[in-house]
Amino acid sequence: MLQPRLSVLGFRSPLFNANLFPVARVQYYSTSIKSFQVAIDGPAASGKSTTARAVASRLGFTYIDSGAMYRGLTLKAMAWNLDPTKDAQTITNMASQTNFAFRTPQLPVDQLDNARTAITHVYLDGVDVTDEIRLPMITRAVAPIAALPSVREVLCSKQRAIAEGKEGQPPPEEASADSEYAMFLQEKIELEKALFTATSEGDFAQVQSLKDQIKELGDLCAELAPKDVSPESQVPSGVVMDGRDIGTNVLKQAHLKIFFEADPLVRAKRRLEELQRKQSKGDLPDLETVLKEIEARDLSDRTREVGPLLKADDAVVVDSSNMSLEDQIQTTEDLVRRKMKETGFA
Ligand SMILES: Nc1ncnc2c1ncn2[C@@H]1O[C@H](COP(=O)(O)OP(=O)(O)O)[C@@H](O)[C@H]1O
Ligand SMILES: Nc1ccn([C@H]2C[C@H](O)[C@@H](COP(=O)(O)OP(=O)(O)O)O2)c(=O)n1
Repeated sequence: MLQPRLSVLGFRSPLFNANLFPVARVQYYSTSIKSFQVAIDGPAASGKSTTARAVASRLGFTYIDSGAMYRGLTLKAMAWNLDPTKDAQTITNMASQTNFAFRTPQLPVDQLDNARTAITHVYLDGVDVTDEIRLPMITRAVAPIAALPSVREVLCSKQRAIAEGKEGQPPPEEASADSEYAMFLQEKIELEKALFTATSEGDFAQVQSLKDQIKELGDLCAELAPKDVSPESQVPSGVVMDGRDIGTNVLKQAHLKIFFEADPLVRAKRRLEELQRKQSKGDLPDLETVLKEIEARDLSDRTREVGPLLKADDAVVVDSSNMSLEDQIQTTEDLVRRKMKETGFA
């Protein structure tokens, strides 16, 4: 029996409690595409997520951050002390039973500062894990999990389902949280955050009490969850998904595929500037370290056997080494608008 050494963030949710061990069920979805699909791939810090989010926001499209799903799964696997070299099947089952969802708050995206600082909230089983999945320990641990073929099969299938609006609905926003369901869900999320703290502090009496309360609230939420939402009404008008294998595998039939390139040193400088914006100077790595990390991740992303980082034959290459972020966003938006006209979407 698998005993979680560290239990954090929603592992007692009804979805997660269902069964940890059955063989993963992989669902495939119809290839009739109803919304306009944009696939963006490229190496780390090439500007994928910032550009994809801004363009999606300008066009009223849904933004799907596939890397966040690999990061989220890594968070769960680490919490259960699972080892990708020994526990691939359990991690795969975990992937298939996790509900991944995103919410990108709408901001005036013509303001570049908003494009730079906007965040997409990432939910695992309704729990907001936006900050946790960006922790350095997750960045270091994600590659071996993202390299597991069975995990990729499940997550790629989920990415297609989210693109088609069949999965990935975020929990109700706090502002509109006036239903009983939303109130209980919010309370559960708060308790799960408290569980994360209690677990990391080793307060095991508190951990047990919180787990019991979370289980009760989880059961209540499962009963009260809205069940009559028509999947048809959730099909987005368009989606922008970014990652490493979106054009080559996940959305092979995307209307537009873009591959971002940028010189490794330029990418390292951008990543360092981002870290400077986010954290205090004392904890900052130097440029050489960031560059080495980027090059190591490039190598593992490009050389893994399944779903490697690859340009699709029909992808448009945008090298942003000498482009400002504004130019990169505008170039991408222009490409999307042109392709929408050509394909009769606009
Ligand atoms: N063309 C650009 N010029 C300057 N900064 C950029 C450019 N593209 C991205 N950035 C910045 O570089 C950092 C990494 O970009 P990000 O979108 O997170 O990359 P990725 O999703 O490919 O890892 C972010 O801080 C972003 O604001
Ligand atoms: N479609 C994808 C997306 C990300 N991955 C892997 C590659 C990265 O090591 C991790 C995290 O991806 P993410 O895009 O969040 O990482 P960076 O923003 O580039 O630091 O997941 C993948 O294998 N396939």
